[in-house]
Amino acid sequence: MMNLHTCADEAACVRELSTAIVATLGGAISAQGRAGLAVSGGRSPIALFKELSNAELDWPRVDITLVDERFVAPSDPDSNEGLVRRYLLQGRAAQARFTGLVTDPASMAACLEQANRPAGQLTLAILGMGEDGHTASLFPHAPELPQALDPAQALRYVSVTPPAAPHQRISMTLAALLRARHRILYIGGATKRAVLEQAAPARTTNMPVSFVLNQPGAPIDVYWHP
Ligand SMILES: O=C1O[C@H](COP(=O)(O)O)[C@@H](O)[C@H](O)[C@H]1O
Repeated sequence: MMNLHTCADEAACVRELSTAIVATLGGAISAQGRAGLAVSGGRSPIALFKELSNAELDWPRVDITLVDERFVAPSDPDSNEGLVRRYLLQGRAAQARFTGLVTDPASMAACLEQANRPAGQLTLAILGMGEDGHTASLFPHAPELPQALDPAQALRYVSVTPPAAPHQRISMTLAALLRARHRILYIGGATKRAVLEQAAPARTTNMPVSFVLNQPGAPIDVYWHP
């Protein structure tokens, strides 16, 4: 179920989110010794990454990975890993341990094998959303969507072919997102708010984000700014 936080503007959302994220990760570090954070790419999280990179946190005890990735080399301008390296893994957060998803740009199979190796429970997944209703790289009408949305899916990551967006993708599966201890969806603008309103009432494969918004046992905090 979703818990909506409406912020006055992007700066207010970034401040509120940064405080909440630091508290969540800090709590996991106190309880378990380490915290696991999976972040999204795209344009939306840049200001948040900048703010977080300077936050006071025991960053050497934080394991950061990606919710999804475009199948391009990390040096490619479209790489989510590149974005995270430029904006999040800076300042204090440069001490975090980062694991990317494109570990072999020549082989999707090798990347998936690496990405699906056993790992501890994720503390927090920070999701974004496209105006087409995708989240992570769970794109509407992608041929792999049934396996990616299968609630019994044991894999954490699968390959996804977006019908109308560039690059083959590697995406966290719905089952893995729901196994994370906490989920946040961070979006901005009137168009995405309208998509959220459409997706919130019921699950539909036309808007895969609806599957993370409608899970009674796995609540999600949605942060939105105009
Ligand atoms: O392709 C992607 O898009 C979504 C949304 O991106 P934005 O630029 O509209 O914020 C993002 O959450 C995802 O990680 C990315 O791969």
